[in-house]
Amino acid sequence: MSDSLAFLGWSGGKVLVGHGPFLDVAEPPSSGAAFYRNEFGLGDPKPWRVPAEWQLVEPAEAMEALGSSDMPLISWETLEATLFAGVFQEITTSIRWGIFEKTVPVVVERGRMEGGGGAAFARRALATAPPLVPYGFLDPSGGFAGMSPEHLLRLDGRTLRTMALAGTARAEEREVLAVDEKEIREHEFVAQALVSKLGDLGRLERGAREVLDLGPIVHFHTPIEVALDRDESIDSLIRRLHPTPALGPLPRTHETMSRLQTWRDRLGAPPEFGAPFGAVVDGVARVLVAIRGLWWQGDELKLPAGCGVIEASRLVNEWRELRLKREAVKARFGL
Ligand SMILES: C=C(O[C@@H]1C=C(C(=O)O)C=C[C@H]1O)C(=O)O
Repeated sequence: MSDSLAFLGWSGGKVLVGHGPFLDVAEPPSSGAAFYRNEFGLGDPKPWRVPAEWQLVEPAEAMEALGSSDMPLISWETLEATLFAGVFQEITTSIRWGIFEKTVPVVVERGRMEGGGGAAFARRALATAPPLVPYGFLDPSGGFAGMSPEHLLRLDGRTLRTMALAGTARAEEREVLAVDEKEIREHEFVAQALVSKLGDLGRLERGAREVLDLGPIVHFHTPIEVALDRDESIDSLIRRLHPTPALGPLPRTHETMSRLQTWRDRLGAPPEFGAPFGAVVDGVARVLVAIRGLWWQGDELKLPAGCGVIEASRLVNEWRELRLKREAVKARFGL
């Protein structure tokens, strides 16, 4: 056994826990369990990680197995708006030139930890309740852990489920979100992109747009389900869907992806932030979008957050939305 560990909230209130060492492979196994971990650009040729041991357990049991280390003390650095303002300006220019309709820059708040955090963060993540789903990957040098509200996909046989999750407000602004044209437009970019990416795979049903409550923060949510005409591989579905315009550019081309990657790198986004993170158990797959989490390496901590930018977006509002998302993550981790 090694000290590496992965976990993912599963169906029936269980959590899938995998213990390393992990064997990295290109294809998911047809039986048993494997985790899917990749970077935002999906550049890893072997994204499936087969654990030496795995269990589907109650979250409390998984938390207990992580021990009882204290939460670390964190000194956060002040986040400067200058770098983001520069990127925002470049994005609005690109939108005006017609290169993008929408893209999603990522801002990173940094901190320094006193007293290692990995296991304590993972325990916190596991304490979450639906619709948030706990996820994480830890080894002795670093890792990430979070509670994501967003599924990239769930695949069981020929039933594919996904969602558009975009458009954000504070809980107190729930009523005004429901009629906010800019937020509706931002959401519809995502929902319609999903419908057009999946429409040729089978019979697609788009549910109604509704407001999803996540405590201090609310989002527009549209469920989408496809009865697939034929068996589809999980990897090809991930590639078809990721990144949706909730995290990626619209239109999604080699050029728009590489521009987004440059902005993400400049602002210091961790490679797996916003990437698919998931698992397969006996052929059933659940893949999240890795957001609302903490990333650490040694004593360095990162808290990334992204925001959808469209023509109608304004810098101050986006900056406020990024703070809202980070504060929600801090609150969930008790930081
Ligand atoms: C990028 C994030 O969230 C995504 C972006 C959203 C938006 O722009 O409204 C909403 C939910 C997520 O799809 C994040 O939490 O960092």
